[in-house]
Formats: sequence, structure tokens, C-alpha cells
Amino acid sequence: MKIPATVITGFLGAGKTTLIRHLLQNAGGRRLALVINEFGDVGVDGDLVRGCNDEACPEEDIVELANGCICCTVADDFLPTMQKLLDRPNPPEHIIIETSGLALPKPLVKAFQWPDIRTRATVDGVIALIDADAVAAGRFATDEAALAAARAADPNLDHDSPLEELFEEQLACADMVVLNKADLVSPDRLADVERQVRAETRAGVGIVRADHGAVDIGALLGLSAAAEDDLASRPSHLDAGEEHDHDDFTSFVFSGGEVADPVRFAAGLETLIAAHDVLRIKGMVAVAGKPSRLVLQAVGPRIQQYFDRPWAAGEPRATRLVVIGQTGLDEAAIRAGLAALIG
Ligand SMILES: Nc1nc2c(ncn2[C@@H]2O[C@H](COP(=O)(O)OP(=O)(O)OP(=O)(O)O)[C@@H](O)[C@H]2O)c(=O)[nH]1
Repeated sequence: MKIPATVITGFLGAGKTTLIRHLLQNAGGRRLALVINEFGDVGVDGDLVRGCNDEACPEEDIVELANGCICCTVADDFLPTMQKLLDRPNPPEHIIIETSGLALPKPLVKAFQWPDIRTRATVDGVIALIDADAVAAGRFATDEAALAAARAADPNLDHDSPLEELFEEQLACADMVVLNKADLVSPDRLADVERQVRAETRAGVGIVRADHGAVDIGALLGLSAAAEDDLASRPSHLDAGEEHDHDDFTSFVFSGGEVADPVRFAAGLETLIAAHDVLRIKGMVAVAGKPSRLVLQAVGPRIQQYFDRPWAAGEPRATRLVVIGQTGLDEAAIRAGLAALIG
């Protein structure tokens, strides 16, 4: 029997890692393996998943792929990783693949047609996570007037905005959609988000609403979609020969010392994010005088911070943050702003 694999896709900060942690905590004895791919040079997600010490997912079952986007490094990174997992004497019962928030799912699904993979594994389903809060705020909607003006200036321009393109692409490939962060959106706006999502999905695709990725594992796993046999029904911008090289997005890592006042730090960060239109920040903060490390997550303007575990003996007490935005981000100014906030 083929080993089922579930592909989890969704824009930066939609809640993929949160949903996977929920899944691991509710695995009910199933042996899961997790393949994680992130955009940015520091593996934060693997660290966070490992931090939860779930029995369902021991450390050797969490594989982080080298940096670079999974959809662009399929042959170099993803295929050898899958082969290793499948070659194990005791292979996993189900493989969960967390794609980077900027990944196009279709090339990954296509990788399951590779001869050595297709005989042993199948795509059980592509799950697209949607940040209902971000969609409701219009982050993925095209400003039609601005697009018309841009097209008038450049008749060859046929692109949607990079954010909208990813939104469409991830939804077009989905077997199921999770409208996450339902807690942040009023019922009326959520219904409107659902309408926008429905317009981009294939017929018959289920949409469920969730708070912190709390979806029943029975609903997520076991879709038996065999998506690799059904690629034609999943339209992609790549089909038309368009390039996908992530040039639209950029990221850098900020490293610094201990933060004296985390409240002041978060307030300053919020201003910095708004001023520079930063899409995503995540990482660890060392707080002066505190034995535990502070996890920092920012998705657009929303910041979350919590202490997750004590700094380990010998682990350097340092602040490390991955900052992601659209190309053109003023890295020097953001670095200077962060350095000023730390002191
Ligand atoms: N209010 C609210 N916050 C959520 C929900 N789901 C996730 N979050 C928060 O959103 C932030 C991002 O969540 P992640 O699970 O790291 O998102 P992700 O999709 O894995 O992010 P990337 O891997 O960077 O693309 C974290 O601060 C989460 O706690 C939700 O349903 N409601």
C-alpha cells in the first residue's frame, strides 16, 4: 500500500505550524513524519514543533529541508528526503509536508509522479490554510483601479500582485481549505472571506472554519485524493510558462543581544512593521533577566509573544529574527530600527 502524504500550504503566517502542532498532539498513536520547508535562513518552525515534545513525532521524524523554496528545489532536496523516509525499515504511516508560505504546491504534487516515489507514496490531500483575518483586511485582493493604471502604463503586464497570485495558486491546488483565525473575524466578514475563497477553489472542495488550526484529524487526513493523478484539474500560473523564482519576496535575519524591555520592544516593532510593510517576522528573543526564551511571531501588524522553554545550558542567549517582506524592503532601515529597540 502507498504511504499517504498530506501537503499543507498557505501564505506566510496563515497558521501552518500551529495546525501541524495540533495534528501531532491529536495523532492518536499514528506514526507521522514531518517534512518542513521555510523561507528564510533560520529554521524557526522545526524548533517550535520540536519544542512541543510530542510523542507522536520524535525528533528523527522531523526533517527540515535546506533553505530555498520547496517548489523550486524539488529534485535536489525533496525527492532525496522522501526516498530516505520511504527506505526506512519502519517507514512512517503518514507524511505531513509543511511548505513555505511562498511555495506553489503544484510542482511538489508533481514530484509524486517521479517513478521511485509514485509506486510507494501518494498525495492524500493538499490542505490550503487561509488567514481569514488577512483576507478580510484585503491583503490578497487586487486593487482593480491600480491594476488598470499599471496595465495602461505597461500593456504587457498581466500579473496579479504577488500576494494575490500565491493566494489563487494555493487555493486552486487544494483538496480542502481551512479558514483559519476565525476567532479574529466577525461572522459577516468570515462569510465574505468564504465567498472569496470559494471563487478560487475547484468544485466540491470542502471549506472548514478553524481557530488555531484546531481541525479534527479525521477530517484532515484520509482524503485519498491521489492529487498527483489529477494535476490537470489544478490550474497554475506555471502552466502558462510563467516563471516562479521568488524574486517578488525577500528575507533577512537580524541577530542581536538581549532585549531590556519586551513591552517597549513589541510596541516599537509594531511601528516598524507598519512603516515598512513587513509581511512576517518570527524568531526568538532573549530577554534580560529571564531564564526562558521568548518566541516572537508577527503576521502583518499582529504580534504574539510567549516564553516557550528555558535557554539550554551552553545555548547563546541571543535574539534572532527572520524578517520577510516584498522585494524592495528597506533592510538597512529595519536593521537600524531593530538595533535601536533592543538597547
Ligand atoms: N488569533 C489567532 N492566531 C493564530 C491562529 N492560528 C495561528 N495563529 C497565530 O499566527 C501566527 C503564525 O502562526 P504559524 O502557525 O507560525 O503560521 P505559519 O503558516 O506556520 O507561518 P510561516 O511558516 O511563517 O508561513 C502565530 O503567532 C500563531 O499563534 C488563529 O486561529 N487565531
